[in-house]
Amino acid sequence: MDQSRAHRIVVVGAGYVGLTTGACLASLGHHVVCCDVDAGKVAQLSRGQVRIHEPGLPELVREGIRVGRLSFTRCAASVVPTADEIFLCVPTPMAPDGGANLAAVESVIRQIRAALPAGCVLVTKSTVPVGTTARLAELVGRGDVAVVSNPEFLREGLAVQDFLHPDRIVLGSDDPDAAYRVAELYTDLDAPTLVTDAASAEMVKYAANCFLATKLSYVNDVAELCEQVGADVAGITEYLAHDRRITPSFLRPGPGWGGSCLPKDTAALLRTAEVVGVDLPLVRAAIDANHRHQRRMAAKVVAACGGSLAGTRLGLLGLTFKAGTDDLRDSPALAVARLLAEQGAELVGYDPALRGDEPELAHLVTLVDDAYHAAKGTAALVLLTDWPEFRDLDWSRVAELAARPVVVDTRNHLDPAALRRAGLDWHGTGRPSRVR
Ligand SMILES: NC(=O)c1ccc[n+]([C@@H]2O[C@H](COP(=O)([O-])OP(=O)(O)OC[C@H]3O[C@@H](n4cnc5c(N)ncnc54)[C@H](O)[C@@H]3O)[C@@H](O)[C@H]2O)c1
Ligand SMILES: O=c1ccn([C@@H]2O[C@H](COP(=O)(O)OP(=O)(O)O[C@H]3O[C@H](CO)[C@@H](O)[C@H](O)[C@H]3O)[C@@H](O)[C@H]2O)c(=O)[nH]1
Repeated sequence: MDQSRAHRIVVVGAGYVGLTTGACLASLGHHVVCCDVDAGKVAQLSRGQVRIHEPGLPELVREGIRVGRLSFTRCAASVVPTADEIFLCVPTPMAPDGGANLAAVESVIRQIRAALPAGCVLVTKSTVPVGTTARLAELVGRGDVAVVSNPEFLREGLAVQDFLHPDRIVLGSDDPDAAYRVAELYTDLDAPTLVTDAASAEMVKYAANCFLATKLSYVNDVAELCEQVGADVAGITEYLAHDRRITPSFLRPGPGWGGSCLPKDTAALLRTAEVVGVDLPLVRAAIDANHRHQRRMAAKVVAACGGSLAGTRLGLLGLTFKAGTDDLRDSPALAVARLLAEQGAELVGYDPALRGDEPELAHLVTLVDDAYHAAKGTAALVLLTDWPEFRDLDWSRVAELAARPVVVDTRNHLDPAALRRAGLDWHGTGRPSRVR
């Protein structure tokens, strides 16, 4: 990039979104400082050490540091005075009433507002409910500082790819000039850029995540019905995918949807609607169905184990909320694991992205070094996360190690014929057990 077009950017919050935003904007030629309250993380990142599992991100971070366009600090207030744009990428977790907890966003603004230079733009990339960007502008309380909503749509595990090749860029502000200025940051990306008002930009993010969650709950409902009527959900989703209005993505049934976004964003949209007196029965049904499908998967394991889990050992394959990430936040795999543990099962698990010291696993699952250790002496092996390497296991070895020849595949990820050849009973979801 011609350096006269380079902006000076501060990113607050160096997690999945903030670090990706910072490293990618630096790779596009901008000068970026990432700030985080976590001193240990700042120290590691300053040395080029990235602790989250995101393909391509460590390389981008190290290159940004090497060329002098990316640095890290704990103190946002010390670096904002020279910034053109300040991106807020801090967490907005679920509050007790289902809404988004904006404490981190508001605390950052209180901390930096006096140091903001005249003419800078504050950009909300954190997912925030409709109306928040306008409220934050009031909290900033500076006529010379604009606030722009720029929701992020990246998926974990594909963060760098999604940031650099987005389906769309959405910018919303009551100050269109400020929105167009933020759009300049992305001019080298090949994506439709939509400039709108702040409320609409905020709403697009929630509408997208709730649509995806609803689509998944519907597919899992279809899988449940298939089981009862003897139809095969795999063929059905394949034929659905041929319809260009439906699209092939988000049609894979599983143990329910999870992660750091869909659960909290569906709840937050319901809360937003409740506050303004609008009922969203479809979104509520999608959330309820999701919990039902987690319980259905646990019941499937109980049935495959002969009706009781008391005193049984189960092996779990995959614990993260999906393949390609090390994130355990709201993982459906852990939700199913908890239901199994409540019924007396002892749980042993393997996940290629985990080290075993994750607090979420404590008192729930003993992590072992590979899938074969997870299979040893188990009444059933339960696949919960669709890591590609699980497809290539030596199923004869699994059959020898397991106490009973049972595999419950909650994501229809494995080849049933390969398992059957090894003498294993395969139980999928929404599929007859004797599939071709
Ligand atoms: N993870 C995703 O896939 C994704 C995608 C799109 C949007 N979002 C949204 O982006 C936001 C951030 O999500 P994330 O997954 O990157 O979170 P994260 O937990 O991975 O990272 C947040 C970072 O912010 C830091 N932080 C917290 N409070 C701070 C403060 N007061 N000052 C400075 N740093 C602070 C934390 O230490 C952490 O490093 C959320 O609103 C989320 O909904 C997430
Ligand atoms: O066919 C599918 C697709 C997904 N899932 C599950 O759905 C959940 C969410 O998956 P995904 O959407 O890929 O995860 P995230 O990385 O959390 O990304 C979502 O949440 C982000 C945060 O808001 C958004 O930016 C992304 O656009 C949105 O896809 C996971 O449990 C997946 O296993 C399925 O069960 N079947």
